[in-house]
Amino acid sequence: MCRHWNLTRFAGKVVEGLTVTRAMSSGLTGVEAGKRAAARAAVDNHIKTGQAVGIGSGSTIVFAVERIAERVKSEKLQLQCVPTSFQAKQLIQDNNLTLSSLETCPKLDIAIDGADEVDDDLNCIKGGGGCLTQEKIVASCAKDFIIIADYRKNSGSLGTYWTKGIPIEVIPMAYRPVQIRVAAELGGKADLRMAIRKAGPVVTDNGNFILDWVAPENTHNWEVVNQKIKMIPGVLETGLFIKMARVAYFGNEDGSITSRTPP
Ligand SMILES: O=C(CO)[C@H](O)[C@H](O)COP(=O)(O)O
Repeated sequence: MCRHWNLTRFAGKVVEGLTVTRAMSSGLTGVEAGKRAAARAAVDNHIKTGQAVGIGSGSTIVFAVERIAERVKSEKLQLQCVPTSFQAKQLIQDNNLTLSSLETCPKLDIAIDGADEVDDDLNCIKGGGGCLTQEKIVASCAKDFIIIADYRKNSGSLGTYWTKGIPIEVIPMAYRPVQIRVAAELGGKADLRMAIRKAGPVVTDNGNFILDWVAPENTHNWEVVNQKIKMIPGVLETGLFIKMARVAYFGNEDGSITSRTPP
């Protein structure tokens, strides 16, 4: 189901109107305005006092955490926040939110996170920022997994706009055999993600490497593909989030929001 809220309709509800007003008065334009609008709408529509909340990683989640912090202050919300990365942990702490963990809160009410691409069924590619494993664990512990993204991520099928490949987190000593097996069993090419401003590969928060697998163009059954990759020894997790998201909010350049639920 697809809903497109234009500014007028969005401003029709008090909370949503606030979101739009602030998005417009933030001075942000284009993609950044879209990220902010999507993040604020998700927080305003889904966060309630008493919840345990999974906090995603990336640039869009920054706007969500800012909005959560505003609401905690103004509405005295009681929340437990569980991070999906080192970045998310810092965001929670920097915004004076209550930092928790899956040890203390193994069952979450909600998890909010960004995505690199989202298809018609709300299957996602995630891991552009290398945090896919903890993101998937946290999302799997949440009753509702909510995606926030700008309009560039709103796609009919995976691999259309996100052409950097499917991130795969691998145990370092296995990276080469996994590269070879992925290419042999599924085609395409899996490149070791290299660091910028550090010699050598990207090292994840879990001390592992990332392969970015560019799939052959005729790849469609992502659920089967995900299962096949996960069966290769040395693979920790993939950035394919299949049938996990309950709703996705996409912020458009004009500050409006398109929300989608699975068909
Ligand atoms: O999966 C992720 C990190 O591993 C991010 O959520 C994803 O890359 C989207 O990031 P952004 O909000 O910066 O577009």
